[in-house]
Amino acid sequence: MKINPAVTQLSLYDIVGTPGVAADISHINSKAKVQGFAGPESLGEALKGCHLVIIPAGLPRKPGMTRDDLFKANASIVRDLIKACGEHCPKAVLNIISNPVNSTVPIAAEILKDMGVYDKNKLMGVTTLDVVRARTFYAEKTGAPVADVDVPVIGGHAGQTILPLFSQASPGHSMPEDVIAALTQRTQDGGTEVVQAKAGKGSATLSMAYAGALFADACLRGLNGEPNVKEYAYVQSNVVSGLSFFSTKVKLGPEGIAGISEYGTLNSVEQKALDACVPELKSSIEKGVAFAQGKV
Ligand SMILES: NC(=O)C1=CN([C@@H]2O[C@H](COP(=O)(O)OP(=O)(O)OC[C@H]3O[C@@H](n4cnc5c(N)ncnc54)[C@H](O)[C@@H]3O)[C@@H](O)[C@H]2O)C=CC1
Ligand SMILES: O=C([O-])CC(=O)C(=O)O
Repeated sequence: MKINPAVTQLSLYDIVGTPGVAADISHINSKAKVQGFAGPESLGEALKGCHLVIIPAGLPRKPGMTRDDLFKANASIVRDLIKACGEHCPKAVLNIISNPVNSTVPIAAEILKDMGVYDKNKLMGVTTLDVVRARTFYAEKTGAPVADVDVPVIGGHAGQTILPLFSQASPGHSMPEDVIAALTQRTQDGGTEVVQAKAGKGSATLSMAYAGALFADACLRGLNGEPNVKEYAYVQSNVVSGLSFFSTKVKLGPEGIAGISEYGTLNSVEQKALDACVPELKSSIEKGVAFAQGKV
């Protein structure tokens, strides 16, 4: 299997240049071959025959910016890379990391539809870092070992659209509402916290490398036919009425997404938060679609 992990110099390094991560990937699939590319002229060659392409290309935020502020710069970068994927590896599983994920994934879908090669089961926005953060902060607060912790995170990948469901966390732990609110806020602001700390020198590159590797690893295990591989991802979905893309737990199989889970029972605070983020998600999706259709 040929993997083109991700596709930009720095980020490619961060994701697969990390020795542990590269070793993990080859352990999971002994036939896996890491394939980078040096520049746009070699992109087609690098993509040919790929089963998995991870796209983190694009500008990171600077302090004071929202992820949506990256739309102007990153929408066309993602559009062009997706066109190349549609041309050179139309059957590959595509992992989109570039922000704003809430819009770049719909952009990718429209571009692939226009090329006649869209497969909704092969396109995924990477929200794993939100899950990693929610798990870490919950473990810190409860004292549970982080490896044993599971916290669902649904919605999208920006501010209030990131919805950690601490009511469904395991191991279960009863916490006062203000503590849960603080954990939720910290999860939603995790990216901003790093952007501010890096003070203009980029965003959460290393933790994204970790999260990106976790998600890529899950995709590869699914492609290899391992049963019951499940991760959260922002995908075409009809789990929430009126939203064509949404993140819930998805099952990853030999053909990409093999199933999409519902999000279970929400408590009243979580339901309110979900209702509140629907308009933002809807508008981010529409913005991406309009861009891809050349309307903005
Ligand atoms: N989905 C998520 O959870 C996360 C998403 N991100 C997003 O990932 C993107 C990259 O962030 P970082 O790695 O921190 O930034 P970075 O600046 O470290 O790396 C970006 C890379 O993109 C490359 N690049 C720029 N334009 C390109 C093009 N047209 N074609 C190919 N490569 C191109 C640059 O050369 C650079 O190597 C940003 O949009 C950021 O917001 C970052 C962290 C988490
Ligand atoms: O916050 C950012 O700009 C990068 C990102 O998406 C994250 O770290 O979750």
